[in-house]
Amino acid sequence: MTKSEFRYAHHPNDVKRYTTEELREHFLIPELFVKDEIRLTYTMYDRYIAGGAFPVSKPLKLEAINELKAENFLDRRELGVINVGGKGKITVDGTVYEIGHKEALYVGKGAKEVIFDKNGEQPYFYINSAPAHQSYPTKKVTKNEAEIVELGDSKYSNKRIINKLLVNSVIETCQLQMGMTELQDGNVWNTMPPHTHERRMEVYFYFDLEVGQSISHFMGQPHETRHIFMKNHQAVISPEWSIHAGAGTSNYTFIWGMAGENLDYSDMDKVSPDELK
Ligand SMILES: O=C(O)C(=O)C[C@H](O)C(=O)CO
Ligand SMILES: [Zn+2]
Repeated sequence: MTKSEFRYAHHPNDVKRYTTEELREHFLIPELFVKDEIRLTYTMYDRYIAGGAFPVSKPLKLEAINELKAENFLDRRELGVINVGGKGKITVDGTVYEIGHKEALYVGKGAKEVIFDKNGEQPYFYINSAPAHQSYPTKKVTKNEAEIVELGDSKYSNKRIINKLLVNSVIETCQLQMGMTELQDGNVWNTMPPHTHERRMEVYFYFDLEVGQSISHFMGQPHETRHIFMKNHQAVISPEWSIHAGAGTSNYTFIWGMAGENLDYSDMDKVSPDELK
């Protein structure tokens, strides 16, 4: 079963007045993995979709949700999937792709049938999707094929490895970009110094966080920030005007996904930490 929830876009001046509860209601995606369901959130930020597929007792077919008014989910969209669990498989129009832990699959516009299933282990498929104008080949991408960037320094508690998986230096996409950032032991800050990119929105999904620990995710315009405390397997929507950074009470990994005006990962408006308010 494919279920969806809808989220509007926001003006930053309105968000200034949001309570903790309202911030969470509008930006946090609290539950992505529900037994034998595909759970999606459709946002008005670049019509981006984020969610999870969690096949436990049966395979799950990706259905066209109401918001799309389409026969098939991918009639006018592209899809990116990263498995954050055990071995799984994704069947696209009859072709089976075995997708292991931290492996990704890009599915191009026009695919008619996408089915998520287990492969001897319990996968957790994290899903992102954006509107697409052209059909590019469906392709599996492993960490070995990713573009790797080492960033940060233990001195600033932000040493991390960026695995660019579904980006234009690795595969062809219309507007979707996805990757995974792994914090190194003892390092807690992601995306610090932070940035905005008015050309693109972004969604962060946190995982590999120990039970009982938490991540404070920072959002908002650089001079007007707010935080949202997040648990393992939760996602957060970052508007194009917002920074997106986080500090964990322990180690974690996260997946970033974005869409919008260009495919230039490095197109960021950086902010110095001492400029934040
Ligand atoms: O740790 C980081 O820095 C990131 O992972 C940054 C994201 O990739 C991002 O925000 C890309 O725009
Ligand atoms: Zn970003």
